Amino acid sequence: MYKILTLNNISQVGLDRLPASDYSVTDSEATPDAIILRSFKMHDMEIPASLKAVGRAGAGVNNIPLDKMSAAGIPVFNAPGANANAVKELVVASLFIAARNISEAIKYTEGLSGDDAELSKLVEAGKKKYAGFELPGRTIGVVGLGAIGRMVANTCVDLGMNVIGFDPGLTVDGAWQLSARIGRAGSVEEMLSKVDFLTVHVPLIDATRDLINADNVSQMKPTATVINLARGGIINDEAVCDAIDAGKLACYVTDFPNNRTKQTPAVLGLPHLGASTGEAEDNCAVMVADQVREYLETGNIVNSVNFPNVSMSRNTDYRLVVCNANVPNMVGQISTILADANLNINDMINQSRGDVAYTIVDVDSSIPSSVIETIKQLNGVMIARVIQP
Ligand SMILES: NC(=O)c1ccc[n+]([C@@H]2O[C@H](COP(=O)([O-])OP(=O)(O)OC[C@H]3O[C@@H](n4cnc5c(N)ncnc54)[C@H](O)[C@@H]3O)[C@@H](O)[C@H]2O)c1
Ligand SMILES: O=C(O)[C@H](O)COP(=O)(O)O
Repeated sequence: MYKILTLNNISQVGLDRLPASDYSVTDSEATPDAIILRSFKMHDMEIPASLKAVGRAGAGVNNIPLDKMSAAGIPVFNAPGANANAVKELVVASLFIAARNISEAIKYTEGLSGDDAELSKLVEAGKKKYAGFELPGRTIGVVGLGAIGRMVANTCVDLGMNVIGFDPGLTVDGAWQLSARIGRAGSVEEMLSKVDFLTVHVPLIDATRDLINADNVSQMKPTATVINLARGGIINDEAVCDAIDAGKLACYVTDFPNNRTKQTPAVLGLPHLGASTGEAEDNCAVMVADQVREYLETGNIVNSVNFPNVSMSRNTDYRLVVCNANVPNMVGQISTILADANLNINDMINQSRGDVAYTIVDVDSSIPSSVIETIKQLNGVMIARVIQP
């Protein structure tokens, strides 16, 4: 029986992928084989010695101590693209809300009182304050052209907007999925003076912290809107709010409000709603539950953010997986231990990513526990385990 600890509410549609005959899933498991979570912050958590895998039912993994997990030989999985449409739709909603002053206009009508004739008069009298603009012909800068950024950029093209994208890590596959009408910027700064909207879709890492800051926000048009449905910290909130207060920026839509953003009326704060649709929650939970199950039951790694992706179809009933430091002669030493135990290798795969290397070996006969113990003693080995058929 595999034990799964959930640290957030996870869609039941996803958890149903873990059959009750083989999996116990609770929110209070002391010795879990795997953790499935959403935005729970794991940084201060004591990592159980039993833990073999972490599944993030979503995209961002800045809530998980990846270095600590890699050092312990624990792969972290996420759900690339599974909530991208939900975020894209909220970005598109944000464009309309900002362009048509919808939030302020709703507040205005909510504050009206009187009989119907008086209300009608006030409606007509007030509307000129909320006149907005249309999107065709306006320019949007999209920072980060991954799963979400690409969808946002293509949809904005369909809305008739001019789109400029920036992503130094854009993949060839990613580029193929982008409309040919999207312009390319060489830096964030290059797009700032041109855009009516700037939207960010990058992970929160050192390179993306304070991407918009006190130094570069002044290059933006005073009529421009910044949208941050990615992570708090990517936009320097102080700088953006100061710019709005000084009349140098029009609006800021953020999924990560704080006490500074709450002080500025032109900030539209959302309670981290980007991925909060039933569809996205189901998609993310299904994807990570499948990946965690695949890892626990076969040792195969799909969509890990800290381990290489490694899959080998099973050739025998006797499978061993090893995670070790990515240094020379590890495979040689593992093979020698297997040979010394008279275990014939039927098939084998070894891949590395950064400091981590991962090996799957199928052998022709049963693997004694003493062999696993000997492999675990090798310098640099983090985990070695037999995967039962
Ligand atoms: N608000 C929400 O609920 C919500 C939902 C989903 C994702 N997110 C956030 O959005 C982020 C992006 O999600 P995704 O699914 O598109 O991820 P993704 O991995 O598919 O795309 C991220 C892209 O950012 C690019 N990038 C990295 N550093 C960059 C830099 N310095 N400048 C420009 N581009 C850079 C990468 O090359 C990649 O193409 C996530 O990491 C997460 O933090 C938020
Ligand atoms: O990175 C993500 O996928 C989003 O921020 C979603 O977070 P949530 O699962 O806590 O809604």
